[in-house]
Amino acid sequence: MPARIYALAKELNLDSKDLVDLVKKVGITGKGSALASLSDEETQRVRDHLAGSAQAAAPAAVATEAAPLAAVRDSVVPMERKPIALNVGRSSRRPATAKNEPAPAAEASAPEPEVEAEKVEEPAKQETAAPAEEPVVAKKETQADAKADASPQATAAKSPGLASRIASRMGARPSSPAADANAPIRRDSSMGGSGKVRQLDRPTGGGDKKGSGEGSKAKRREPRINVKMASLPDVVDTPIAKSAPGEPKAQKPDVKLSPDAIAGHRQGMLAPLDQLAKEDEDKKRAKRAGLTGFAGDKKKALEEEEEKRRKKGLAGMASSRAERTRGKTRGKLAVDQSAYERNRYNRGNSRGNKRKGVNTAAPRKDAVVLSLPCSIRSFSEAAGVPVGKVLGTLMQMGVADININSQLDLESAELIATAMDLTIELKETETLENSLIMELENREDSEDSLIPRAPIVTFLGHVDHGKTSLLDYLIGINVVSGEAGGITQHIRAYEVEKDGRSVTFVDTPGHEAFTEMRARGANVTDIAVLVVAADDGIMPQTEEAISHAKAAEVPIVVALNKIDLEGVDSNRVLTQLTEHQLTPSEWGGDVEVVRTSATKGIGMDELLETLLTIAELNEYKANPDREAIGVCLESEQQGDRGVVAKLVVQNGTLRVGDIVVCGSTYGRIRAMTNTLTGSSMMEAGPSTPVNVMGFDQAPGAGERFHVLDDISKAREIAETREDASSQEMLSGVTTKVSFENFQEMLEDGRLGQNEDKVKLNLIIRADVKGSLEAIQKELTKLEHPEVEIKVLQQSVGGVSLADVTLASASNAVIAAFNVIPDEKARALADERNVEIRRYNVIYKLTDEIKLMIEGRLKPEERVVELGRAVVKQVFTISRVGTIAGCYVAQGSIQRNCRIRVNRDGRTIGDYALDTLRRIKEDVKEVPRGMECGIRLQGFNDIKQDDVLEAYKIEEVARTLD
Ligand SMILES: Nc1nc2c(ncn2[C@@H]2O[C@H](COP(=O)(O)OP(=O)(O)OP(=O)(O)O)[C@@H](O)[C@H]2O)c(=O)[nH]1
Repeated sequence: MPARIYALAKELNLDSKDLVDLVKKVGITGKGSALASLSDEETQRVRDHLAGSAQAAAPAAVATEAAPLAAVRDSVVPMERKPIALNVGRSSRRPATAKNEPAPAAEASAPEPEVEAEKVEEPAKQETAAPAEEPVVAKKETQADAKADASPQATAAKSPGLASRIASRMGARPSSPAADANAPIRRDSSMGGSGKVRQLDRPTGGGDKKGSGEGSKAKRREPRINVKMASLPDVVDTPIAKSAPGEPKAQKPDVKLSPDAIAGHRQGMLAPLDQLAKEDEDKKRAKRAGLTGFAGDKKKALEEEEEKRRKKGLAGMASSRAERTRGKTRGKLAVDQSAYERNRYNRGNSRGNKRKGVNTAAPRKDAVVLSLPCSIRSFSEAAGVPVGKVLGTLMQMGVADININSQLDLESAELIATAMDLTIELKETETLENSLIMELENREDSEDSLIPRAPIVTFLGHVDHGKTSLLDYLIGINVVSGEAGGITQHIRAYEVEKDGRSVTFVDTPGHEAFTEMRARGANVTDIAVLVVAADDGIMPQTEEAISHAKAAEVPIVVALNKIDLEGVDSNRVLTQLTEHQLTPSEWGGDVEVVRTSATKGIGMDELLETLLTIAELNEYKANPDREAIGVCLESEQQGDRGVVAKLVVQNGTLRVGDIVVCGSTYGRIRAMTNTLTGSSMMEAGPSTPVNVMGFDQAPGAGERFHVLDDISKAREIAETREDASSQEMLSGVTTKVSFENFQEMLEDGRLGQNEDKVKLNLIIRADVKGSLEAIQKELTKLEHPEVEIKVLQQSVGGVSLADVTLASASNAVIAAFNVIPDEKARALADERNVEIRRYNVIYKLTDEIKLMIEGRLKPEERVVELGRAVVKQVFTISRVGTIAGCYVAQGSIQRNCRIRVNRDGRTIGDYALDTLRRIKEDVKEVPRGMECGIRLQGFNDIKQDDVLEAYKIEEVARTLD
C-alpha cells in the first residue's frame, strides 16, 4: 500500500524533510514534498537503505532497531550541529505510580526540546539509540542502566556525569548547565514521567510551549534524549575595579540653575540641550519637506517627528503649551525654529529687524492649533488662509480629487503648513480605535500561550463543480438538495472533526464572497481547496478562483472531483493546472491533487488527511486565553431572533456575555449557536465558526470583530467608524487605485510595496487570446529588479463584476483591451473607485505603465566634486562653534554641499556644510583663489592645514531602458 513520506518519516522517527532528501538519495525521483506517496517497493528501498547505512556507520553500536535510524539521522544533520541521540528508557507512558519515582535528573538540567526533535518517535521496542561516533560509551551507559532500571529517569539519575562527558567530547564546557547533570533538578509536571527529547544548544525561550502545550502528545512518545551542543565562548574575566580604601566617593557636579531657567522649566521650557536638538530636528524636517514635496519622503520624515511626539507624551504637551504661550507673549518669535534658524545670519541686513530681534523676511502666522484628522475647510479656517489657497497648494503637490470636505491627516496637514509657511501646532486626536483596537490587533501572544488550532479551509471553484457536495460528504449532511436551484446562496462554515483533529470548512457561493472577504482585509483562509470537475476541467471561474487563492497567498490543494464519471481524462486537467502554474506533486510540483468523487465518497479520507498534514506542517496556532478577535462571514436579520452574525474566531475565545464591536455595529453577545447543529454554545475558541446574536445592526461581511470590556467604548468606536465612513463618502476622495493616484498609494505602502520594489497589480481583459499574449509579451519588457507587475488575472471577454470585485480587493487596475465593462461592472467600479482603462493599441498600455513606473524609480545618486579648500586658521567662537578660515585652492565651495575633511593624507570625516561666509556675509559660492569662513555641521575639531573637499550628490532620474 502506498505510504506518504510524511507518515513514513513519523514511523521511522525521522524529520519529513530529511526523509525527502533521503528518498532522493536512494534514487527515487519526483517526490519533492513530504506529502508525496511511496510505493511498497520504494518504501522498502528506503528502509533497506536506512538499515544498510546504519550498519556501515555504526559497526560497534548496540544492535538495536533504532541505531541505524540514529546513524542516518546523523548523516543528514550538518556537522557543526550534529546531535547525539540517546535513548535512555523503554516507554513514554508511565504508570500512575510514576509520580513517586525519582525526579528526571537529565530532564532537569537540560534546556527545552527542539521542535523537530519533538516530532520524532521511537519504535515501541527500541531500547537504545546511539550515535555512530559514540557507540561504546552509549552502549555502556545503556547496558548499565538497563540492568538497574529501564526507566529514563533512573538512567539519567544514575549517570550524573553522562551529559557532561558527552558535552566535553563535543567541545562544550562541562560547566554548561545543559551538560551538567549535577545541576539543580527542575520538575516539569506537564512532562509527566516520560523521557523527553531534548537539545542542549537551543535557547530556552521557545521550548516551553512544547513542554506544556503539547504535553499530552509528548506523553505518547518514546523517550529519547537528543543532545545538541554548541561550544561556548571563552569567558574573559575582567576584574571589577575597586576603589582604594579611603578614596573619596565620586561626586556629582554642583550645577546651579539660574532663577530664570528654573521658572522656565516649570512652565515646560525645554532644557538648553533639548532646545538645540529640537532646533536641529526642525531644521532637518523643514529641509526634507521642502526637498521631497508631498509625495517624497514625507512618511519617513514625519514618522520620526511622530515618534518623537509620542515619546514626549505629557512632557511634550507641556513644552508645546509653553512654546505657544511664548509665541503669544513675545509676538512673532513663535515656534517655527527652522525659519528662525534659516534667517539668523540675515538679521544684520535690516536695522529694524536688528532692533526687534526678529526676522520678517518670510511671512509668519501665529501658531495654528488643530486636531487631526480634519477637513480642508477646518484647516483653512483655523489657519486663517483662504480655502482656495490650500486646495491650490495641494494640487501643486500633485494631489487630485479633493474638495473642501476632504479629510487631512497629520502628515498632509504638516506638509501644507510647511509649504505655506504656516506655524502650526498639530495634535492627532487620540481615538479609542487607535488606543484599544490597534492594541488588540498588535498584541503579540507569547510562544507558550499558543496552542495548535484547526486550519480554516475554503472551497473555491467553478459553479457546479461540487464544492458543496464535497463539504456535505465530509460533514455527513446533504445541503445540496435543499439549495435553491442547487446553487449555494450563503457562506457556510462548519467545524469537522476527524480522529480527534478538527478542520473548519468555509464553503463560498462562487468566488465572489471570498474576494469580498479579502477586500476588507479579513482573509480568514489558511488553505484553499480548488475544486475542479474532472469532466469540465478548468473553467473561467476556476481561473478566477486560482487568482483569488494566489492573491491570498495560501497553500492550494486541488480536489479533482467527479472522478467517478465515465471517460474523464484526469491528465488533461493536470496539464491545464500546470499551465496555470499549479504543477501537481505527482509531476514534480508542489500542489497536491486529490482525486475525489463527492457522490461516491472516493478520496475523501485522502483529502482530509492532506489538509490535516498541510495544517500540521504549517503549525497554525492561536492563544485561547485572550479576548477574541476574528471576522464576520455574513449576517442577517432573522425575524424574532434579531441580527444573527456568522463569525469565525481567529484568536482568543468568544463567550456569551462578551461585548463585541464589529465594523460600525456593536452589542453584547446574547446567545451563540453551533453553525452545524444549531445547538447553543457558551464559548467558541480559535478557528471556531459560530452564529452570534446580540448585535444592534447587521455587521458587514468581512468586518473584523473585537471584544472590549466596556459597552460605552464599543458604542463610541462603532459610532466613530460610522461617522468616518459617512465623511469619506461626503469627501468623495478616491480610495482605490487609478493610474493617477498609483504613485501616491505606493508612497503610503497601500499597494503592498515590498522593500524598494514598485508593485502594480493588473487585471487584463482582451477581445482575443492573441491580444492577451501580445500584452503579456510587452509587459515582460518592463521587467526590472525594482519593479513587480503582477497580473492577477487575464482572460478573454468583457470586464465583469468579478473583475471589479477582485480589483477592489487587490488594489488592482483593470486594463480593458478592445472590450468594455458590462453595466453592473461599470456601476460597481464607480462605486468602489476602481479604475478601468480602455485601450485599442497595445503599446499605449505598456507606455503608460512604463512612464508611471519610471516616475517611481529611485533616482540614481551621482557624486559631483566641487572643489578643495585648505584651512589656514581656526576660530572658536562661543555659542557658534569652530569656524575654519579657508583658502579655496581648486574649483569652488558651494552652499549646501558636503565636505570631506582630510588630515595628513587621510579622510577623517564627512560632514554637511553648515555656513559659508565671506567677510561677514553668507554667500552661495566661493570660487577658487578666494578666502572664506566655513562651519561644518556636527564637527568642531577642525585643524589648521586640514584639506576640505567639497562635493554634492546629484540625483539623476532613471529610466527602465
Ligand atoms: N457524478 C458526480 N456528480 C457530482 C459530484 N460532486 C457533485 N456532483 C453533482 O454536481 C452538481 C453540483 O454540485 P454542487 O456541490 O452543488 O456544486 P457547487 O460547486 O457547490 O456549486 P455552487 O454551490 O453553485 O457553487 C450536483 O448535482 C451534484 O450532485 C461527483 O463527484 N460526481
